[in-house]
Amino acid sequence: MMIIGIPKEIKNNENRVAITPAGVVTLKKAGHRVLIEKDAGIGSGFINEDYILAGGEIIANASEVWNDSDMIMKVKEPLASEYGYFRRGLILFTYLHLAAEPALAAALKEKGVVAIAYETVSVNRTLPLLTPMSEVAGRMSILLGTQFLLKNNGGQGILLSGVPGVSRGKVSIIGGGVVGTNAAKMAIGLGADVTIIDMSADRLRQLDDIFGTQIQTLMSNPFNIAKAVAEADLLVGAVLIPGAKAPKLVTEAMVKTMKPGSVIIDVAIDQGGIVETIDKITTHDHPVFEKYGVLHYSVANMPGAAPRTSTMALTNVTIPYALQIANEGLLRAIAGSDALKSGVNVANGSITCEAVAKDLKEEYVSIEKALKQEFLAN
Ligand SMILES: NC(=O)C1=CN([C@@H]2O[C@H](COP(=O)(O)OP(=O)(O)OC[C@H]3O[C@@H](n4cnc5c(N)ncnc54)[C@H](O)[C@@H]3O)[C@@H](O)[C@H]2O)C=CC1
Ligand SMILES: CC(=O)C(=O)O
Repeated sequence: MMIIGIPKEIKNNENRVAITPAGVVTLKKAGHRVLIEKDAGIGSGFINEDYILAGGEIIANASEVWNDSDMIMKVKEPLASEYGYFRRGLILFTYLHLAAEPALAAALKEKGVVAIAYETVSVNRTLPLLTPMSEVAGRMSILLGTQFLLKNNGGQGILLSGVPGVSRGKVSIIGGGVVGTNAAKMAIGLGADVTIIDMSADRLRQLDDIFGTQIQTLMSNPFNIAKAVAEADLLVGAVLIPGAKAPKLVTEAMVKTMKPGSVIIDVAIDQGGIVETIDKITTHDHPVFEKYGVLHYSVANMPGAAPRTSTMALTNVTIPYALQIANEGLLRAIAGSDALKSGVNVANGSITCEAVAKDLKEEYVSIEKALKQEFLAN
């Protein structure tokens, strides 16, 4: 039996929660206990009674949830005020984005937490625990961009769809994975003129097969990026190198060529972002800032603004992994699952994800080596 704790999210305007009542039923049926911080689900439309009916236990404060649980499931990375709850052997299962969070990586190492990052769990070169949130954020990027392009929101005052007799707006998407594809779907739906840039020729072929002549595909290189940025009314950053810091593909000089009142939505900001002029993460309270006449949006928890949809989409994919860890115990679950193994970013004081270690300029230690004593004991 494992005790699984669900603290309330404390990041700005983060209304998602790491479990639904349906998830509680699944874990309870397998014999585990689920501790849920009071009101943790309210933002996603789940009240305390929903969790109690599902078999969960409502706990009055965060410290009890953290201290009494074997595994903590969260949505966003712990904030500094939560580092004090870390302890040796605690399993933390959440989004972490450690390449952009060195202080968090240091705290996890120092305290000996085993931290499994949703965003690096990989299956056949896909990222199943990132995909649903990328679907949400990709779709949101166009909805938000459309809003910020309106004059009263500081934009140039255009409709991406145009109207009969007036040009459509131009959307340039850099990165044609899940975020990029979902952004393209929405932008095409609105009738915008859409370009997608990716570095993978195979991916560009797939996009061409999916969207045909509804989009323009371009190979990623500085020349094509500069052109697409200069032409864009709405630019979407959607690049990912799993685990690693995002490359700064859009330079300051490129941003200066954009029309005043154009909009950049850098979805990749959670991995540091791809736009040189974005030097800070923004929040849902104050999502945009202006630089060189261009509105920059850099919220790192975009799906937090669509919590009901996002919580259900996220927990659909996380609960089976949580169940595996709870049923088999951490070591057997990791040993038997390449997916979970790829998710472990920190264990026993070492960084166990190669891309994270490289970006943090830290030593990479394989998970087998980091947990050697424990593996041998089992
Ligand atoms: N801000 C937020 O709230 C959210 C952010 N994200 C982030 O969005 C980013 C994208 O995620 P996904 O679409 O799921 O990743 P993905 O792996 O599906 O797609 C990334 C794409 O980037 C391409 N790429 C890599 N290097 C490139 C380069 N130099 N030039 C052009 N393309 C390049 C890859 O070929 C791939 O097609 C990630 O950082 C993810 O964490 C996802 C959800 C929410
Ligand atoms: C992917 C991520 O960090 C989020 O959904 O907030």
